Amino acid sequence: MTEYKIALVGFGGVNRGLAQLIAERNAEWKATLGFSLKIVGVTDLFLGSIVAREGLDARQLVALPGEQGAFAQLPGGTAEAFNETIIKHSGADMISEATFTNPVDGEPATTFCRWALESGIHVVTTNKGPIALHGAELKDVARRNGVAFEYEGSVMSGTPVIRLASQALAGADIQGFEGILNGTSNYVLTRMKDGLTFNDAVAQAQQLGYAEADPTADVEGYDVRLKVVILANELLNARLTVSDVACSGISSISPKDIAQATASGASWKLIGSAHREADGSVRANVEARLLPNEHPLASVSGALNAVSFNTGLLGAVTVCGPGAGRIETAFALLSDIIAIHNRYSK
Ligand SMILES: NC(=O)C1=CN([C@@H]2O[C@H](COP(=O)(O)OP(=O)(O)OC[C@H]3O[C@@H](n4cnc5c(N)ncnc54)[C@H](O)[C@@H]3O)[C@@H](O)[C@H]2O)C=CC1
Ligand SMILES: N[C@@H](CC=O)C(=O)O
Repeated sequence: MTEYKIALVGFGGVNRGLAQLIAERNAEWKATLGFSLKIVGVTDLFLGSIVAREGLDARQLVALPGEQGAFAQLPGGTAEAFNETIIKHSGADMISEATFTNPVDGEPATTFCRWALESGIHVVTTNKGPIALHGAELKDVARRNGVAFEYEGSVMSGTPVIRLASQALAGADIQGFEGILNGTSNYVLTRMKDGLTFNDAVAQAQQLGYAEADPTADVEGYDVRLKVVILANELLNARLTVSDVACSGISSISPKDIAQATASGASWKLIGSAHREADGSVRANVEARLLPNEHPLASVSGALNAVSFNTGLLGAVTVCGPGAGRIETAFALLSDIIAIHNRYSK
């Protein structure tokens, strides 16, 4: 039976969710998945850091108050975030990187991933910045160092779209996709339909753990733009950068627009899409669209997401599931760890 030593980088909603899954399910995983996880270090800019090669109590970590420097309250903990030490020297086999997504340059998360990969440590991450902005480089670093760089949760959180499309649909000739790829904006549009104001709906999405540290990224489409770049580069072999993707969001949609849409049997949705042109190039964009209620994406509501892959062999293949949420996204990290286990333990 394998025991993986894992270090958690960033200890907000998602990595706390992973710690909770470990606290509740590690024993079961031994029997069902053939491995267990031992948390050997945690580091967070706000909370500080802690390292214990013999393993930390996941339940105690989950119960840690969200106060500045809180790790100093635990034996061996400190109020300072010793990111580099935890990543390189905690004895971890893998890191779970879940710091904030920086849509401009992907830092400092990209550096965290590079430190780990160059040290021969696997990386699982839900952070969209490093993949959308530096994915090719990081994959190359991983390959050269014989370790994995996995990021299933970067698109549609726990709903397995990247692996499904790149593995199960390999050979189906994916020509493009369109989807609702942001939980927060979809939640906001849904709640506005129920009569909530835009600001109140955003505040609720923050409380529920769906929103980015700066929710502007959710409502202005920047988060979807990163996801479109990730999917297009992964599945359409494109080499898109964020500047190739025209992008607008939902912040200009008023309660009146929502009411008019409802009255006319339609719904506003923030759609990210990409398709291959006849000349082989890939075009992508992000925009709010008014979908008639008969459209397959129109009924996808709340923090649910859905993406429709347009394939040459099967026609449209649509996947729907959670697009955000702490435990939902922590599950994606688990699925990455399972993929690593299946690849490296044989
Ligand atoms: N919450 C969700 O539903 C989903 C989140 N994601 C992505 O997962 C990542 C984590 O998300 P959440 O846990 O919800 O965010 P969060 O905002 O709750 O937690 C992020 C944590 O990272 C820490 N942090 C920020 N900069 C740091 C640094 N330089 N060094 C160490 N720690 C640092 C913060 O103090 C915070 O505790 C983000 O990149 C997000 O975009 C992806 C899919 C879904
Ligand atoms: N803020 C994002 C989280 C997942 O990527 C969203 O709401 O979809």
